[in-house]
Amino acid sequence: MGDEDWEAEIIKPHMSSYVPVFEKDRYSSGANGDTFNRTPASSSEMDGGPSRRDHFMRSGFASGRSLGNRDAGESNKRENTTTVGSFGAGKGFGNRDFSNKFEEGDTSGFWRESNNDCEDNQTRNRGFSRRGGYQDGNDSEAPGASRRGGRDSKYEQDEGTQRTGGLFGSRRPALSGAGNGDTYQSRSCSGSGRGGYKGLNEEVITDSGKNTWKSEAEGGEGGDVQGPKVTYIPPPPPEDEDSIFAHYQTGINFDKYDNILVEVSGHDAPPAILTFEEANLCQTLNNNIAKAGYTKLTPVQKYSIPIILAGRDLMACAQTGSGKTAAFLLPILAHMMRDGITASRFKELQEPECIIVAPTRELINQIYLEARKFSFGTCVRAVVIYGGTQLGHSIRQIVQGCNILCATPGRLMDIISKEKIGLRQVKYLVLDEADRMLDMGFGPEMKKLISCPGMPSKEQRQTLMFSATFPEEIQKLAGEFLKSKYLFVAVGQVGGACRDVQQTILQVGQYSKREKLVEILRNIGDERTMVFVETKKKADFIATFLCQEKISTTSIHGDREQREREQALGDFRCGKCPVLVATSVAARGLDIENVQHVINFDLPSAIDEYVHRIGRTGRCGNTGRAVSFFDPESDSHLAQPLVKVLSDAQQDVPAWLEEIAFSTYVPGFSGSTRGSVFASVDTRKNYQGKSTLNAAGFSSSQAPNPVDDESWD
Ligand SMILES: Nc1ncnc2c1ncn2[C@@H]1O[C@H](COP(=O)(O)OP(=O)(O)OP(=O)(O)O)[C@@H](O)[C@H]1O
Repeated sequence: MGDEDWEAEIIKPHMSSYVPVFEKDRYSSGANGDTFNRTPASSSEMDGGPSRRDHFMRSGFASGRSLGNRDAGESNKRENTTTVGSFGAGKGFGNRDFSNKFEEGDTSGFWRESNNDCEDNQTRNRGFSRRGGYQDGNDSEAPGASRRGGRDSKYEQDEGTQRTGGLFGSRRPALSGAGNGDTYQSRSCSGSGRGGYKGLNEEVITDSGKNTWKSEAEGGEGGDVQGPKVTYIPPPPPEDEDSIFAHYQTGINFDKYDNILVEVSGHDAPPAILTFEEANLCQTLNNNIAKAGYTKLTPVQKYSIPIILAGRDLMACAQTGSGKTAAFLLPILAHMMRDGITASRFKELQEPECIIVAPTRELINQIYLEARKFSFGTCVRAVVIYGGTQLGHSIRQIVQGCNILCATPGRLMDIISKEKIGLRQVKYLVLDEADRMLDMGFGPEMKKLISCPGMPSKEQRQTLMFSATFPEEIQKLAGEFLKSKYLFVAVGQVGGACRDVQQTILQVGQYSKREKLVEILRNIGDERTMVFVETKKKADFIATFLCQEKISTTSIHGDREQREREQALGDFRCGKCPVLVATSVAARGLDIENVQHVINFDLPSAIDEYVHRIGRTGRCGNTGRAVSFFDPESDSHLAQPLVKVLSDAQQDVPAWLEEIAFSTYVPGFSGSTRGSVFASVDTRKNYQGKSTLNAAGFSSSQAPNPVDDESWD
């Protein structure tokens, strides 16, 4: 596709953005209007037989997977197996012996599944080689998969499990409405809803090959993969002031933020501020802060705002949900206002002053909404662009004017290659979830970004990195992006879990997980719950299973089209679907009101991912609960880091977990499973000027009420 061929995207017909609807009548086998709890009429139906498969194909579940007889493991134990019809043709899970993995019959190998469900480039980079070559029945190509490879293989078997009942106490019974012909439940039941384009390679297929940034992963993939063009145009966010400033309440533990220890390292760090007034922001910004309901700074804001206002580079690590987004947006906006930024106008080539990158589409969209909120009433224009949406739409947004560009890496590089964005004016480069942005998935893309023609050198721009986790080796990589005298702010334990989240680890064997999940969800009632699983397939499977169990569920993962992902998030946010089954694509950054529970149906392979996942609850001083199913067969490598994270957060550590940790003891271990360690501090060896303060700005020795970990919760 030529440079300007994005226009063609606009006029070409939309390929596949159908949101699947499970039609109740087609599945009703009983008279009660129950949508999902079906007993298959025949084995052919169990196999995803013709009628059902046909239906799903017509319904747009077209990329070829069948969940027919997905309950295989249970099926030889229970007569009345619930089934959901096929999710399309091609890949079949149908009627498998449960000793097999999910078996794929996809002869094209085109939509090869990755275990590692990350966003845009991450998936592209890692996943490319997988796409070309299908390995029959083997879903373990993703990094780390070999370790976990056995998990699916016995997916449906049962095994001895320690159970803990009534974990959350008794709440409401299963979802009201479910099973009463609640078509919403039917509609929102996950399914993969593929129907075609994977939504990960859109930049590739719209590119002519001119894009020099895509040589490794994308270029190769682009050469092999031709998919339909992405035509999805996300609906514009609401424009009314109430919606822009809608926010949720801080929680009972918000004030306890003041007690947490903060360590600032690096030369000549400016002092922390204690109030918004001390930041000396302009009136419009102050108004916006007030309208957003912010009255008090969080620790990361107290330290980061003056550092950024002083023009310093920053690496900041603070626990999930503690306000890192405003910590970088507010001082950047303040600078822009102070510098007398002029309204950007329609131009074919826009030159934003600020670029913010984040690893997932939903997260970057959220950051954009925050930028829009805080810049309300100013002439600063924020724009968001991300994969899975029509490229032409992204370009149209940009050419109208762009001061702050919020982007996922793949789409950003694409737009730069199309010369719609020039980098000469960039003064601020922000990497949110910076450890992810610098790891092997996105790191190469980020390096390309900073060496793009026109991008000011690190001496000429201000680079800001934020995350809740910063493994040591990532900190080392970050040096390439930051001025040598960058400051490092650590709020609490670097990489530590938020202490407002009550963590519970249950020993649950692979084949008892679903039963346990249903038990927990029934106790929870309709409180919002995110259920994390390790693979995209399993996300589909578990979401479908929960729908069958009459628990209104939706799902989000990298194989769903962007429209479906946004719909799923919307349904979850507004409470229509109180359960969201997700892969790691939703682990970081998402700030959703009232998520009271996180369930790790599968534990992630790395402990930092665990910290981010459970951080979807217990945000902004609110409390939350996280339950994780620990399968000793596959999760033993996590025992040691889990014990550390639990004890650092002053959570109960089960004796059995300590035993496993002891038996799998790795000398020298201090936190992560990536061969890295959780740095407890700045990993630079020779910095000076380190000071440990509590968040109220007192050094720990002078603090009127010295605090330590104990006082945190
Ligand atoms: N000073 C404040 N007062 C009140 N609410 C705040 C304040 N700062 C941030 N918030 C709110 O707290 C929530 C969490 O903030 P944010 O998403 O920036 O957290 P985060 O630290 O980036 O989390 P994560 O590590 O998960 O990305 C948001 O709803 C945000 O609006």
